Amino acid sequence: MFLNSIELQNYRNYRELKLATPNKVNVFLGPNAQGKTNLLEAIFALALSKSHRTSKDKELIGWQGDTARIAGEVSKRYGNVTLDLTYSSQGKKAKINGLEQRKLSNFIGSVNVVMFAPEDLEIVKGSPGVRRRFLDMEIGQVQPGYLHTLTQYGKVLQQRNNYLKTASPGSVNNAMLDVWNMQLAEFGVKIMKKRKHFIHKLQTFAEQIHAGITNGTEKLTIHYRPSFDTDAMQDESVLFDQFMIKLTQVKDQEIRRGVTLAGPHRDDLAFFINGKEAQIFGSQGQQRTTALSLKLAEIELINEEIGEYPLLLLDDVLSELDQNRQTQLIETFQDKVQTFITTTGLESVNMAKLQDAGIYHVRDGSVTI
Ligand SMILES: Nc1ncnc2c1ncn2[C@@H]1O[C@H](COP(=O)(O)OP(=O)(O)OP(=O)(O)O)[C@@H](O)[C@H]1O
Repeated sequence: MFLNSIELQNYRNYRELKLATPNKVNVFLGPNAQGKTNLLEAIFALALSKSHRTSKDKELIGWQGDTARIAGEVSKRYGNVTLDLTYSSQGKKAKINGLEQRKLSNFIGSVNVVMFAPEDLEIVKGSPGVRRRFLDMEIGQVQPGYLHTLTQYGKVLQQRNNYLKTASPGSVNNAMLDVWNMQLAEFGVKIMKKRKHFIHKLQTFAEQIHAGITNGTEKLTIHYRPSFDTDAMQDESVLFDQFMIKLTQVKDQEIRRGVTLAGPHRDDLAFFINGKEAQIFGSQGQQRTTALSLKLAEIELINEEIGEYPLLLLDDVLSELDQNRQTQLIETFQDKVQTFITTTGLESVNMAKLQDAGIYHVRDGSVTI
């Protein structure tokens, strides 16, 4: 897919922007704090209806007004589509080809993106929550139904946790807890199965890409670590039963601690390089390469799932990669995906390798070619 143009109104530090993006590679160049990342964030939001760096939509609204708007025209396999997203204190409104979408899930994924930013190193180095967010964002893009299940799971989890906080060992309403357990397991099983499936596919691509970047010296493997031991991923009813059994096992502990201890909200995944866990034993360079391999794998995975390559958003990352890895990155995306790069200086970008590049100067919320 290809983003032909983007339009912003009162979005972050952009009062009004209309930008044609006819090139395969688009480099946004400028000093710090001018609005380069804000531009990538807006493209990201057009794909997922939310920012990659904040969960608070109101932060996206420019200080000069009370509504922010992002619009874009995207060429896809079957034709052009216009997307329009408005944020206000009342929430967000999304339109596809001028038609307002009652469900945001119809809008999400109309354009697909893969973002690679310095903080992605945290997917390897950081806490399980970062990895779960990574999984959820990526699966949600290709399967919007997943996000709906996740929301339903979150609601049950919250109610269950609220109840556990007030319950004491002598005063447990078992009938009520059973109802929540069943709902938690019903949605939880769906989430776990989707995660398992996604990780399996990601592994296939990431292993190949990682081997390419490291000249075959490193084998990357990705392991799903659910919150309870199970090998019953294929059979939903067996997995459901195991989930229910686990909840029974941890019941007393949950009542004591006032929190739900089993379920996908406590899942994790682990990355191994040549059999050694990258989070613990990997060097900074190996961890960075792992994060890069994951992102490049996502590009292939999205193509496989939806039959079209996503847009690639590279936020200030080229300067962090050595020549070898930069070349690998550029060669991987160049022919396949339209790319948007932010940088503070062209010297950090291997321009000689880039074909069909448009360079845009970003200054204080305005863009010139
Ligand atoms: N809601 C908002 N309304 C107006 N301006 C905002 C809003 N949110 C952030 N900004 C401004 O946007 C600017 C930051 O833009 P951005 O994060 O895109 O920087 P950048 O050009 O990517 O810089 P760097 O190279 O440091 O990453 C800051 O000047 C900040 O004050």
